Amino acid sequence: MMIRYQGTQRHFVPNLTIGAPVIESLRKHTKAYLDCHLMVSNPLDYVEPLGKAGASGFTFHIEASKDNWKELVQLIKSKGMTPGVSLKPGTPIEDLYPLLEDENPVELVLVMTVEPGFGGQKFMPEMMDKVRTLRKNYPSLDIEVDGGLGPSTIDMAASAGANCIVAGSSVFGASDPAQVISLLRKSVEDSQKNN
Ligand SMILES: O=C(CO)[C@H](O)[C@H](O)COP(=O)(O)O
Repeated sequence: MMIRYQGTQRHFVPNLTIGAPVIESLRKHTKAYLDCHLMVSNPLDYVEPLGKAGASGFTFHIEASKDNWKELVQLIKSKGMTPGVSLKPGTPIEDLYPLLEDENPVELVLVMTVEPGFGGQKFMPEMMDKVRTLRKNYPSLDIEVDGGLGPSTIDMAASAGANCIVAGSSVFGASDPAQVISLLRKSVEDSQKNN
């Protein structure tokens, strides 16, 4: 089980949420993997505070980090977090290859299946080509998908090769959230068994 923080300060996306204090509060009560997706234009500024607060994973956007991803990855690792990179629907996966092929590579790719910023949007099935290509080229990479995931879309993502699923509305809007989580998990596990 993973708990997810989404940071959106500094206008990479239009809405604003909260930061390291939330992670710090959560960390006092759980040993869970705290996965942080930084939808910000200045991710470097958040590495130190999130590391101190107890974050487990730190995923930045390639669109905001074209010039300093090497420095970012190094700093994220030095603070004991797992480095991940995310890409918006319009960004080609080729932009990520240098980060995956580097001697100090990112360890997770987050493929956005909606435009980042808001929950409750419609899943974009055409993003599955990115997931398939990544899975083919990087069999052991953690591939995360975010946006519109739920019982009706999970099989598309799982069979394409996604193994980390971000789900908001489908879980929090369900009468039985635990049942939805089990269903999402089962779909991923079944796909992994078949591949
Ligand atoms: O915030 C988001 C995009 O930035 C996500 O889409 C959100 O966290 C997941 O929500 P939902 O499952 O409702 O699409």
